[in-house]
Amino acid sequence: MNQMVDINRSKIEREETAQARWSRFKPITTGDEYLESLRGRQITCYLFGESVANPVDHPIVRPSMNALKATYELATEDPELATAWSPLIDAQVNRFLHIVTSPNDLVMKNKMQRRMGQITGTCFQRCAGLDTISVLHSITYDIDAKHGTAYHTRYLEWLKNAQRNNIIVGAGMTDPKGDRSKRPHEQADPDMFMHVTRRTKEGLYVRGAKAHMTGGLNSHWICVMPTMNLGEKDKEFAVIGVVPADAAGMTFIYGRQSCDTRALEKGSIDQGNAKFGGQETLVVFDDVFIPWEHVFMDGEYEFAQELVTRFTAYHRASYVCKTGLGDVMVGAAAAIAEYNGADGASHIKDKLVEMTHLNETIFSSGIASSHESKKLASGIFMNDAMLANVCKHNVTRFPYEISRLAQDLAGGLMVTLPSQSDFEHDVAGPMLAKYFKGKEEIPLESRVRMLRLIENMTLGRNAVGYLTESMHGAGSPQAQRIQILRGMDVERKKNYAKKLADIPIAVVPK
Ligand SMILES: Cc1cc2nc3c(=O)[nH]c(=O)nc-3n(C[C@H](O)[C@H](O)[C@H](O)COP(=O)(O)OP(=O)(O)OC[C@H]3O[C@@H](n4cnc5c(N)ncnc54)[C@H](O)[C@@H]3O)c2cc1C
Repeated sequence: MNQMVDINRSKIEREETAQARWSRFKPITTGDEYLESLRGRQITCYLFGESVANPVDHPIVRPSMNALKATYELATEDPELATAWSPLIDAQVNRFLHIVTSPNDLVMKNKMQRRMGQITGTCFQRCAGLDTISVLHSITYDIDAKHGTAYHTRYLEWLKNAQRNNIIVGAGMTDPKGDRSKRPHEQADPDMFMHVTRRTKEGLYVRGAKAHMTGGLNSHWICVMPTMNLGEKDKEFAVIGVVPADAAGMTFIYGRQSCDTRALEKGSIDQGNAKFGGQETLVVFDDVFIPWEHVFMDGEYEFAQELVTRFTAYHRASYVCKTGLGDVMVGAAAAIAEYNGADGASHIKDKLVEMTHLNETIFSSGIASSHESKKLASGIFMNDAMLANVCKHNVTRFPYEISRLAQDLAGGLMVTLPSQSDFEHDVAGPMLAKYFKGKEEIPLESRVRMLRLIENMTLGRNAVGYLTESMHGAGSPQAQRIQILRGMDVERKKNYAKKLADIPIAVVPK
């Protein structure tokens, strides 16, 4: 499959220089320019076993692109929220490409993420890239400090171009991982973890795959980086680099989402949220070339663990975006209760309060981790890791309870509604209009649309973004519990108790 791609693309094209790679981009300002930038790329992508020649106009793909388009539109509509001044290029840049120079930058990022969640009701796919550029700032700086390498300067040069061109960056961290009980070098197939296959004077080649990549196909550039701690025997797996999404040797295989084929049907009602959707892709790298200018780690395996720890500190706090989706869920539950004529009941109000309480609990831990961020040696700020992990851990649980309550308020119709075609049918339509009427003054279509939205977010296509991504994105729940265990400093807390109980202690607590 990939060999076919390689035959079509010459060696020169395959070993494209850093400069040639950037020369294919031009600055993007508007949402429409973003969509335009995705047209005509030489990309191999498979969906339902077929090659997708024009992803931009593909009905299943397009809602996911619309969600990213909205990140450009918000920057125009609300520049205070969605842009920031970049000292790097001395210009205003999209906040999704901004290096955090203060705790306030992180707080504003969280507010923007919540707003984006409210607008799209799904995963808008740009956070993982932002968290990637953030972690690369300090990790490249720290590797250089230890090894005398030049990764940080390379990274800054690349970032200047990224900011000027206002690109989307995909985060390629998660490897397929094969047998979970084995280290990368112990796997029967070394390609289960991305690794370097060859080095030349111009650059290096990587092989492997990155799984579940959010917005992979919608990205302009992809950053590959290690997924877990590595030892000396895993040195060849310790690689960080950035490549354009249309570099030779890459294949995208589109992930299915529940109810995705509803986007192929006539009408918009049954989709629930016809405009916006998420996207995850498996991205296969078949000896993909990365010029040295775009290599930010090569063999410094001892930094892999710290890379993941710092990335997750940013990324786990980024999950406040789900509170924007939670706002939509609270609104949808309140609206459907009103449409059903049940909104006056006290238990309905109480359930809306419970949903809000859970949603704001997620937000409070996330935003607190931004307020509590600390400056690193490279000059960038990083979220408080404990609070970021608590935020993400809340996210693995509370959206499920919020969804349960929304389904409770919706009633069974949200899963038994006939299709839009039946509502439009000459015979069935009038029967459905008669029997599915709720409160007299509410149009039936509004009631059906709201039920479909709740279905979409709790069981359908955007349940990927609201529920399962909340569970596994940025690491499964146990990954946060491990970080919480590492950071909880139980000895210090034991000493607080011992002091009050008048038990002698070795160290006096602060
Ligand atoms: C919607 C979505 C979007 C995502 N977006 C991105 C993205 O943009 N970029 C990216 O890089 N990644 C992304 N991810 C990947 C995400 O980070 C992983 O799904 C997550 O880290 C879990 O890895 P996994 O899916 O391989 O599951 P596994 O690692 O197989 O975990 C499954 C379960 O097994 C447990 N487990 C795994 N290994 C062990 C072990 N050795 N010992 C004990 N228990 C173990 C885990 O704790 C968990 O309970 C995304 C995931 C989702 C669902």
